[in-house]
Amino acid sequence: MKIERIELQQLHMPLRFRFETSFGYTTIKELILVSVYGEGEVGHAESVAMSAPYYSEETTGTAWHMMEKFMIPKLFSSEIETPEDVDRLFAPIRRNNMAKAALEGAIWDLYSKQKGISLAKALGGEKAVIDVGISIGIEPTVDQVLAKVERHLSEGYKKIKVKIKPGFDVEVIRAIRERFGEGVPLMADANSAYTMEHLDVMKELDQYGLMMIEQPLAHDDIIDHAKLQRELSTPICLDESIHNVDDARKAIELGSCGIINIKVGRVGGLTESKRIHDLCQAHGIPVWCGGMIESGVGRAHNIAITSLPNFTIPGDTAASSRYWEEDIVENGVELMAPGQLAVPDSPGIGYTLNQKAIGNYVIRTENFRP
Ligand SMILES: O=C(O)CCC(=O)C1=CC=C[C@@H](O)[C@@H]1C(=O)O
Ligand SMILES: [Mg+2]
Repeated sequence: MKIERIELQQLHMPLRFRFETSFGYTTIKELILVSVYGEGEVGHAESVAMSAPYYSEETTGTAWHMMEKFMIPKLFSSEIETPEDVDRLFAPIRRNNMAKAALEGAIWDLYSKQKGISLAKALGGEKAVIDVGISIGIEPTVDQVLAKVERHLSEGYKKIKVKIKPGFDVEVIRAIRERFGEGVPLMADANSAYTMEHLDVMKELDQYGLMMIEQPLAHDDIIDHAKLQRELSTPICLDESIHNVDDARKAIELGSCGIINIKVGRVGGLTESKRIHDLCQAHGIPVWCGGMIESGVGRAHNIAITSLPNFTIPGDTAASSRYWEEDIVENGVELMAPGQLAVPDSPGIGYTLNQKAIGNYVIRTENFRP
């Protein structure tokens, strides 16, 4: 694969609503749109790093710096035959996974287009349709969470994730169960807001038949999560703690979790996502695709990876129109049926960029050539 040009565009996309988690809130999503040009085709992906280092250590600024100063020069000075070569090329660079994933994902899209196959097929996925869920942030009141749950259940979403934090947890979960019953596929995401001191709260949550409790403890822990998992019947799902397939192997060996949330950006790309998927499949650990409030480009990548067979739990890949007045892909990523998205079978990610929308959001563009 001959790479002729790489374009980085920093976009600021205003959200339709304020999205709050235990570590803060977002009203404007920053992202870096990466476009890799070669042999008449162009591949696209996005860096999901956020504007501040509160989900992980990466930010838009660190991702741009790492791509510009280290990763793009490596790509221009190396032979890339397949996207897996990118994963090997970037291995000596420590962490900075979201920057790696953005370039690697764009090259996966470019590769798929050059081969004339969908990204899903290039990854080995066979699903034509995926079930999806939705992630609801922390709201000022429980009633406001209930109103969002009601709306999104009416849209058919197959999993309802609510954010929790100390002081906003048992009450909101109990209210959802009382209002909507035991049948709602419900989970809670704590984003590392708790410690083992909160064991009583975790045991209370354990009585509500949750599908999982996501990342209750420290963002870089698998030891205490194993101790907590032994105390709960509800599966723990790890998100922030899992940066690569070795973390996943160790967490499975220790019994730290029963489910893993795969985020392509967090683990450094689609190749590593496949490795984690395959490892979890071999150990009977179901996975699902987490979200990072992506534009339609990132959503398209999430749809493609979710087409793999062990993605058996609906992911956080909700429709574009939930987040954006205008997405940066034509027509946005929209439900084809209640709680379901189609897996594109056209070459690559299967979505065309909306250049007018990009022009409205872009605040910085740079092109790099060998
Ligand atoms: O993209 C979506 O709709 C899901 C967003 C979401 O739940 C998250 C995004 C980024 C960090 C966290 O706040 C949270 C998560 O941990 O999954
Ligand atoms: Mg999470």
